[in-house]
Amino acid sequence: MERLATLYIDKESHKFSAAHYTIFSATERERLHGHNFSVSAMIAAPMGDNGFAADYNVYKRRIKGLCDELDEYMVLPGHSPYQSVVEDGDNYRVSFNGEDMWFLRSDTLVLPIVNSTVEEFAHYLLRRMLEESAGEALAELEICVASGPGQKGSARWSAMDEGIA
Ligand SMILES: Nc1nc2c(c(=O)[nH]1)N=C([C@H](O)[C@H](O)COP(=O)(O)OP(=O)(O)OP(=O)(O)O)CN2
Repeated sequence: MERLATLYIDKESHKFSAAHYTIFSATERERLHGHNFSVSAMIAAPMGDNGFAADYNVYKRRIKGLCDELDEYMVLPGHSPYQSVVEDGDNYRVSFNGEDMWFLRSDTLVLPIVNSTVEEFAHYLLRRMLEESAGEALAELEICVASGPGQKGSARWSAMDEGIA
């Protein structure tokens, strides 16, 4: 029977500062504010003959790289059903509930997510990690994103069902 091992990566340096607002409905959203989001991971992989399952330094580098991509940006969901994001010169014009907001494009990331929530960030980062880990012998991968102490969301992939939860 194959032996699996689980690695946990929870580093203080795996974080990104981002501005966002959560959208609750077509008419209700938070005010613009920021968080120091932190990212951790659980990786399950088969044990190798050499006594390790996967080199966690490889995954640490990937997580750090993804955090750096998001660091110090205004993060907008590109797939929200409630707001539109349109390029307008150097800015993005964002329309929500009859109001327009402009954000400098160079300060802003429009991500393929439906809301700027910890769970959507977790799903986005999970997809990116799976892309970067393609072809590797992983059994499970879970990414957890916290917006502060005691509040976090996660997304999990399993090779058993090839599903994302
Ligand atoms: N399911 C989710 N619900 C909420 C999310 C989220 O990402 N997923 N995010 C928010 C807010 O953006 C954010 O968490 C603000 O939280 P808030 O509690 O108002 O402020 P703090 O982070 O400072 O937490 P304190 O408990 O007040 O210290 C809301 N819901």
